[in-house]
Amino acid sequence: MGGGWTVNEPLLRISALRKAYGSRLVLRSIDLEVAEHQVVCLIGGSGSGKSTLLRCIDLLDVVDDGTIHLGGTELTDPRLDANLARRRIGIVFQAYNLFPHLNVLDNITLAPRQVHKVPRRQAEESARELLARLGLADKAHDYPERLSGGQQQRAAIARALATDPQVLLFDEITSALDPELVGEVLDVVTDLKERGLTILMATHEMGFARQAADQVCFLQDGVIREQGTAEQVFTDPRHESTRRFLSRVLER
Ligand SMILES: Nc1ncnc2c1ncn2[C@@H]1O[C@H](COP(=O)(O)OP(=O)(O)OP(=O)(O)O)[C@@H](O)[C@H]1O
Repeated sequence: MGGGWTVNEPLLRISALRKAYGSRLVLRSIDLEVAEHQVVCLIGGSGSGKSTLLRCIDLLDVVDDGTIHLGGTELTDPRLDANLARRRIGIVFQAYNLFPHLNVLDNITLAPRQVHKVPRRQAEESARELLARLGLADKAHDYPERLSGGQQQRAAIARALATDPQVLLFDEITSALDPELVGEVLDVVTDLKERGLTILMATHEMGFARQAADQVCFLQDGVIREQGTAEQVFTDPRHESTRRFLSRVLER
């Protein structure tokens, strides 16, 4: 592990990543780099492999081949303690993944207190700061079921932030929301970008990707067909498959 880590290295580096479920090859040979403070959006049709890629990075799925480096650490090193490594990553899924039996404050302080051994007072103080920043200051003692979908996703983002991760992975975090709630969650992502967080997100929100992403990756059948700045991919896609995908989703 480690070694060769210089300030010029991207924060997250994925090389020749391959993942199959049984005989179905889902990620073929993924190369992707995310620099510190960048927002990278993964776009692509249903089943193209976006979620699988994020799950591999968070070590929820075991890769078949290739490497993932975060900072100086190879996450794919079989000797690595996955639970330790995962603490450096914050992930939020499409479906609200708050613990239903805990109020918002306890959801957010759970990992800092139990995993990072942060004293309760300190964990709660930090959680309240996060809640205030995400517009949820008055929701600390509410249970998830009392929150709207947008509020639940914002609380889930607060929970992901509570352990101060090096990188945030967002897996279609607005896909399950009513359309009128999408904006409030994307505004939070924009705020995190402005604060310099590093974010890799799978999204179907093309307008957001175009406006907020530093890099956009178009996935198709487990391959990155095209990668470039948002401006380049959206205004001048190099590949016919990107062009077809964009014209299909943008005309909806
Ligand atoms: N646990 C699993 N076992 C078997 N096949 C799986 C599993 N998870 C995903 N797949 C398959 O892998 C392929 C890629 O799925 P994935 O969820 O990564 O796509 P996606 O791009 O995120 O799609 P969507 O935009 O619909 O969420 C799909 O064909 C899916 O059916």
